[in-house]
Amino acid sequence: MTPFHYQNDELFAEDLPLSRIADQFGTPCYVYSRAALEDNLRAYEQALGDIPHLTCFAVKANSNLAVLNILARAGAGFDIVSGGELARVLRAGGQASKVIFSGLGKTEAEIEQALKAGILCFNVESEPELERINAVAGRLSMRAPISLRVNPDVDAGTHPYISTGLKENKFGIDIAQALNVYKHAATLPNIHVTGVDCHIGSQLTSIAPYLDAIDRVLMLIDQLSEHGIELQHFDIGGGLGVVYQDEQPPAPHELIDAVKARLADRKLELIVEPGRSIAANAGILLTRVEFLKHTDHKHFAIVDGAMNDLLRPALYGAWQAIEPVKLKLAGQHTGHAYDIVGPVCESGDFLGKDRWLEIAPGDLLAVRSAGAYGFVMSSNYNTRNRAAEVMVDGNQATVVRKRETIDYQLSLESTLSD
Ligand SMILES: Cc1ncc(COP(=O)(O)O)c(C=O)c1O
Ligand SMILES: N[C@@H](CCCC[NH3+])C(=O)O
Repeated sequence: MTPFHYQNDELFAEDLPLSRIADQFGTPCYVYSRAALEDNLRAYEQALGDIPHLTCFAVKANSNLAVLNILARAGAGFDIVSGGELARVLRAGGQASKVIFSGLGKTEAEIEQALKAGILCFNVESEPELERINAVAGRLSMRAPISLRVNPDVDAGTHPYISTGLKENKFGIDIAQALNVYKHAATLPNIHVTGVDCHIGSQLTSIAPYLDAIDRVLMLIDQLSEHGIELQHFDIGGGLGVVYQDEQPPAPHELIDAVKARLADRKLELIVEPGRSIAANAGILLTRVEFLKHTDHKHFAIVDGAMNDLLRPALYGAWQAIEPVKLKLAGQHTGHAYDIVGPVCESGDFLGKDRWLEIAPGDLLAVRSAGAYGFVMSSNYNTRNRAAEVMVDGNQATVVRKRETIDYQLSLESTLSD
């Protein structure tokens, strides 16, 4: 059974009607399914199964402590991009020895924090960063395990804002320079070269760009070997797409099988960093219709969720399905093609456009596929309190992040005394 499904014309999260969750916890509110998170992680674990591997969930996709805790208990490692994310992983019960630190602007404080925690590896994105990691490790009399994130210059065929593996992107070290950087890294006293990393973009819907990138990195691995630099792991990044509308992304096992075939009998641990494909379809944003507004040109459904809660439609023009929580009897309300908009004072504040719905004020809507890059990208724009997050496990619902309050928001601010 899919985690969010209709029973008797009403949308459920696992065994709970979403209307009950809305009544209990209010709207807007994110609702996640524990079973879906576990199933999605298991899809990677089973595909990787018989080879040395680690599935590092990309924390940026959903960093709620309960989400991280569920994944840690199911055996996941974590891909982090900040000291804050490291703190979350450790608070959630994740093991530092299964943490990969990505990102291109690591501060000295973050590097020190990660070294002291004992993370598995730093994915290094530039030569100055390599020098900085060497210096911080030297001060602590430690050796930092590193891999270089190489930029293989392949087109991931995704939205330009979330493509990362082209040479004009800011990410990674140009693959043409990687050999020299590795040779230099191998001479640094406080660096231990352990692997290579390559993440080419997000919401990828075909395997071909992965294999292009992998072929290029395998050539680099062979060159390194000729220079006496042997790597222990190959981190292929994350990026596997999900179905938002009519995409047909490969399943994790299709990607992993193809990658395994490419790696053949090389003695390399395979690391993956999936975010979206574990969390997106494990969550929805629940919102309530405040008003319907009909003009000569348009039909608007003004809802209590907005771009500050779910930014993807406004930022990328992303399409996410919007469904009524209760299906009405045919003809009960006149149907219209609505723009689903929030109360924020921006014309770009929409969750969906031109959606055929038969709705009335007070109805609940579910924005699907909101478990990844949803709450984590939310803000307080217009001094809106950020939404509550609720985890459903069977017929149990637990608030795993309280709805913010105005007092909480104002508590960090002050006025001048004169
Ligand atoms: C370095 C790195 N790893 C992993 C991910 C996770 O990507 P996705 O959520 O597309 O699987 C990202 C984001 O694209 C990333 O930048
Ligand atoms: N935030 C983006 C994905 C960015 C991936 C970050 N590496 C999205 O919602 O699609």
